[in-house]
Amino acid sequence: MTAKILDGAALAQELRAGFKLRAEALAAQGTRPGLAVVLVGEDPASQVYVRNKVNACAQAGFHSEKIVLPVETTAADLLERIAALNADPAIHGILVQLPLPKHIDADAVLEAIAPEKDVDGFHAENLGALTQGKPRFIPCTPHGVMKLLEKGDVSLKGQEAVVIGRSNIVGKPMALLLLAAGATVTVCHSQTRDLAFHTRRADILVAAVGRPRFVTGDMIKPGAVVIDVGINRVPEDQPDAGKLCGDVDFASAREVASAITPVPGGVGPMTIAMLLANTLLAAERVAAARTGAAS
Ligand SMILES: Nc1nc2c(c(=O)[nH]1)N[C@@H](CN(C=O)c1ccc(C(=O)N[C@@H](CCC(=O)O)C(=O)O)cc1)CN2
Repeated sequence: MTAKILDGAALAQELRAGFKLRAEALAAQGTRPGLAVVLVGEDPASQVYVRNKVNACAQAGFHSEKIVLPVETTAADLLERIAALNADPAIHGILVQLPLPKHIDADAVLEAIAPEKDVDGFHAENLGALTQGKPRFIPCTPHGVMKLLEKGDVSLKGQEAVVIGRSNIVGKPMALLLLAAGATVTVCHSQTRDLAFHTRRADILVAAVGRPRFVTGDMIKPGAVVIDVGINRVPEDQPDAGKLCGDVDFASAREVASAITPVPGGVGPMTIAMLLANTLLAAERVAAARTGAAS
């Protein structure tokens, strides 16, 4: 079997074209969606993601502000910046690029973002709402995965879903969304015994481990749908060293799976598309509140 490719780059483009139309309609009523992206330090990958987010905003007709702070920025300085963005009416969404430098408590920073501007969906209030099945903002990467599954006509009700990874950004919200869609969900992590026992039972396998080509074809159930959330560099001792790769060994996995996301071009572009979706939603809510309309 050679798996069908779940093309995130194409779906993201399609969605972004729709967001542009919605943004134009909103701007015509006096509200231009606005996103602030805050980057602390000079991590090269984060610089790429932030640049891509700002470019995506420009293409969709959103206002955006890129705030780049030196690595030695203190938590107090960063919190002051966030307070100013919370109060800025031109900004509907605030995103602090992760990871932050080690001397800054990321949880405290994420909690300082006004929940109604938390377009990452990482604030405890928003993660709590998601847990209760009443999401305000769905975290971008898992949201993008759900859109890819929907586009690929992957049915989830009663299916066995296995998520490898338990981060607040991907693993936990991913598990909640799959659960809400009717899947039976297992979350595996670094302390899971016999990981392959679990992965081989998965009808839908989501890999968010952060280890290059970690999930190999022999760990996958024939016909499973494989979602690769990883973005890694191929290690020096492997073919294509230095290139981007996922957490899944694409070459062996595609021979076993029925559908698979590539890296690059799979989940990554969907993360940025869903950030635009959340920012638009935040702006639409503000506009609706101003005009007294329900949202
Ligand atoms: N505040 C946040 N920080 C981080 C998040 C997040 O959702 N919010 N997620 C990741 C990184 N990330 C977004 O910030 C992200 C990663 C990858 C891509 C992407 O489009 N990848 C491309 C390849 C890009 C490249 O050339 O490197 C692909 O997969 O095709 C977008 C966003 C951690 N931090």
